[in-house]
Amino acid sequence: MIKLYAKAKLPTMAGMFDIYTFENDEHQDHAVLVKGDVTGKEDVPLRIHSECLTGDVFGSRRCDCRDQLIRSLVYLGKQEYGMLIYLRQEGRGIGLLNKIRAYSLQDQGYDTVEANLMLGLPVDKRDYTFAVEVLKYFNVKSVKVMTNNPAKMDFLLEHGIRVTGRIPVKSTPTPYDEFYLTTKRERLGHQL
Ligand SMILES: Nc1nc2c(ncn2[C@@H]2O[C@H](COP(=O)(O)OP(=O)(O)OP(=O)(O)O)[C@@H](O)[C@H]2O)c(=O)[nH]1
Repeated sequence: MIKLYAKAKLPTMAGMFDIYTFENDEHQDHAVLVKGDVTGKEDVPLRIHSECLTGDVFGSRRCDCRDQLIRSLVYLGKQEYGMLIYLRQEGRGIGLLNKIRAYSLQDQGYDTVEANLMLGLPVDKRDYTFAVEVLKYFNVKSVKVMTNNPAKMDFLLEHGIRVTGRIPVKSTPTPYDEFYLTTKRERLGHQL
């Protein structure tokens, strides 16, 4: 069971949230944004977002990460309650250094799956255990997951979380991320 470390108000561009950090977070840097009171609630809208420095912070168009992050925040900001769990697992868990190596291969024409494999790295090394612990901490009864990635929903279901729906997080494709989005759909099973 995770333990609360600190909680504070976080006024954002999408309205007022509370930000939580937890003691048992081995990275010490995951963040949980909560809108309203989610304790004991059913059908809690939930975004589990994996860190993408290039997209989330720099606005890179190579991926749809920032678009999804902003859309999720804006959506959650309009709800009575909801959560965004921001996991610091950059590059689908391979880290920034390796992600940029993978980008370099993608610049040569390989897709995002091939690039990871050529580097001897897993295609998706992410772990959502922390998110499961957070949901249990808040005694959330069931969630509606904001994602296009069925693997994320499967993970929650396999770890005892009741998933009552999926909220698609559509982004607007650009010439820069079209190939990436096609690869996500065709090779990673995303429902785009
Ligand atoms: N290794 C690698 N990671 C990437 C690449 N592009 C984006 N990422 C990372 O992918 C993660 C986001 O994963 P996505 O597959 O875009 O989306 P998802 O989280 O699985 O699914 P959604 O819930 O629909 O957003 C972030 O950690 C990004 O840093 C890439 O080309 N290579």
